[in-house]
Amino acid sequence: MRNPLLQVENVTVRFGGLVAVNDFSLEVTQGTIHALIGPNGAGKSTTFNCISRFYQPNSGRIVFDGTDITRSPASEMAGCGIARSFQNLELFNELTVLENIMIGAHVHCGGSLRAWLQAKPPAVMHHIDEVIERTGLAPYRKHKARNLDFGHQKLLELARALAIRPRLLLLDEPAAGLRNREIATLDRLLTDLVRTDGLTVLIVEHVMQLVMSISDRVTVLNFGTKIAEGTPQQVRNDPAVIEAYLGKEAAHA
Ligand SMILES: Nc1ncnc2c1ncn2[C@@H]1O[C@H](COP(=O)(O)OP(=O)(O)OP(=O)(O)O)[C@@H](O)[C@H]1O
Repeated sequence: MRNPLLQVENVTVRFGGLVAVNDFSLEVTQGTIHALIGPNGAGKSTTFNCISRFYQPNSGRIVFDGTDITRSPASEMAGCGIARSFQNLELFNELTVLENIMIGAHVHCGGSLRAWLQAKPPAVMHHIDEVIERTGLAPYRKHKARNLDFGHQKLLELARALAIRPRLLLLDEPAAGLRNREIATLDRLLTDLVRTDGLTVLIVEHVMQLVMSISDRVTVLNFGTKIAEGTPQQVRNDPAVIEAYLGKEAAHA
């Protein structure tokens, strides 16, 4: 049994009177793809925001590779080896594909961003070239982010996260708005990154076709509470999950 790379322990998040995440625990095993799913408003993004340290949980702990990061600032996450993509694209629209990815990689290099963009250190550029190649962005290297179609913008968001050489990749709805062909590309890329490079992925996703195909394990949230966990097959057939998505009648049909 491989070690957990990420442990979320009894996390609760309240927004005023609303309990968005309720005593939630999760373990993500190193070198696996773990999906966090659930209906709208279940608390998935809130959990993600706690892990990436944008939100502070009211109680509970978040442990990454044995270190308690519950009080660490979001700005330290990339340095720890945690990268994330956002549900709404957070690209620098006026910069090129290459520049957007270089900004992702800058986190490890310190110094001024301008000097770094001009210096282009060979070792880092080699890694960036590899990321560009693997994500299929090579033909768009010099294109401004705003001129890419939506599918390539999503890939650029992923490429920028990969540029920091993360150990844990947090993906918030990477397949949202993608066409079937683009989802198949994403499926192959993520599977390859995990199987070949040993990356660990925690993915929030509504596109079940992708979740069921790539995930080693799936955790289901509803109203901030974990209602099921297991292999894609186990979760797909779980009456509590069917009820959460489709209602009581469907679960007992
Ligand atoms: N900053 C916030 N302030 C107040 N309430 C919030 C905030 N963020 C989320 N919520 C509420 O917390 C609950 C969980 O929201 P969250 O965005 O985590 O759900 P989700 O599972 O990611 O949903 P979706 O799939 O629609 O993105 C919802 O009821 C939401 O309205």
